[in-house]
Amino acid sequence: MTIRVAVAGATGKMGRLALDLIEASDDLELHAALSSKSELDEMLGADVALDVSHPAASAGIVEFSAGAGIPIVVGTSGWSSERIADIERFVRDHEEAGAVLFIPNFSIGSVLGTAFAALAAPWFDSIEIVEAHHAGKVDSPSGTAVRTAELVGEARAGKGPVAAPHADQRARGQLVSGIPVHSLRMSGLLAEQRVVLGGDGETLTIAHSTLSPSSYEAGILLALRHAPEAVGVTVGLGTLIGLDLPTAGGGE
Ligand SMILES: NC(=O)C1=CN([C@@H]2O[C@H](COP(=O)(O)OP(=O)(O)OC[C@H]3O[C@@H](n4cnc5c(N)ncnc54)[C@H](OP(=O)(O)O)[C@@H]3O)[C@@H](O)[C@H]2O)C=CC1
Ligand SMILES: O=C(O)C1=N[C@H](C(=O)O)C[C@H](O)C1
Repeated sequence: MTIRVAVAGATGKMGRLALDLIEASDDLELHAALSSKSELDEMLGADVALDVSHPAASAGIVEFSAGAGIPIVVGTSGWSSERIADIERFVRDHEEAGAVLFIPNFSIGSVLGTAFAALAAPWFDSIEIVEAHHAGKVDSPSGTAVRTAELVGEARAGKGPVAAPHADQRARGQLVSGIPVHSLRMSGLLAEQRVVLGGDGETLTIAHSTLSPSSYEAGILLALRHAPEAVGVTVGLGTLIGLDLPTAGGGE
C-alpha cells in the first residue's frame, strides 16, 4: 500500500529531508508540500501528515490534521507534557480524530540517550541537562531536553526532587520537572545533549551528538510507516523501537 504524505514545513531543512526520503521510498508518495504561505486544507486527502514547521504554528497544524482524521507525526519542537495533554483530550473527545505521534527526536541514538538517563535517574541526586544547538534554533530548551527532563522527573517519582541548589539564579538554567536545563545556541553545531548525573563520589555523563541530519532519516521513516495504524497519542520513538527500559526503582 502506498502512503500519501502531506509535509508541513516542506521548505525548511527537515521538510526538504523528508521530501527526499519520500521521493526515494517505494511505499511513500508526496500528497502535499506546505510552507508558511500554504492553506492547511492542502493536507486533506493525505494518509499521514508530517509536521516539521515552527513551534508557533505546530498546534494549529496538529489540531487541523487530527480534527480531519489524518494521523500526524509531529517533529516540531516546543511541546511540553501539558500541551500534549491538551491534544490528548482533543483526540479523546473527537471520535474520528487522527492519531498524533509526538517525536521530540527522530534520531535513534538520542532516544536511547534519553532512555538511559531515565534508567540512571533514581540512582543520582544531582541531575542537570546541557543541550547545544545551531544558532538558527528559535526555541529553548530543546524539545529533546524537555522530554528528557520530564522522563527523568517521572523516573524519580518517590525519590523526591533532584538537588538543584541556587536554582533561582538565572545562570543555573531553566527548571523542567525540577531538572536544571542549560541551552547553548552557537555556530558550528547541529545538536548535542549531555545529561550529567552526580552521586556520592562519582558522576555519570550520558552524551549524544547529532553530526548529520541523516541521523533523523530512520526515525522519520519508522514514524511515517507506523502512523496509519496508530491510535490516540504517542510520545517518542521509544515504543516504536521496542524500548521498554525500567524507569523506576533503584537507590534502596
Ligand atoms: N524531531 C526531530 O528529530 C527534529 C525536530 N526539529 C524541529 O523541526 C522544526 C523545523 O526545523 P527546521 O527544518 O530546522 O526549520 P526551518 O527553519 O529550516 O524550516 C521551518 C519550516 O516551517 C515553515 N514555517 C515557519 N513558520 C511557519 C508558520 N507560521 N506556519 C507554517 N509553517 C511555517 C517554514 O516555511 P517558510 O519557508 O514559508 O518560512 C519552513 O518550511 C523545529 O521545531 C525543529 O526544532 C529539527 C530537527 C530534528
Ligand atoms: O531544532 C533542531 O535542530 C532540533 N530540534 C529538536 C529539539 O528541539 O529537540 C530535535 C533536535 O535536537 C534538533
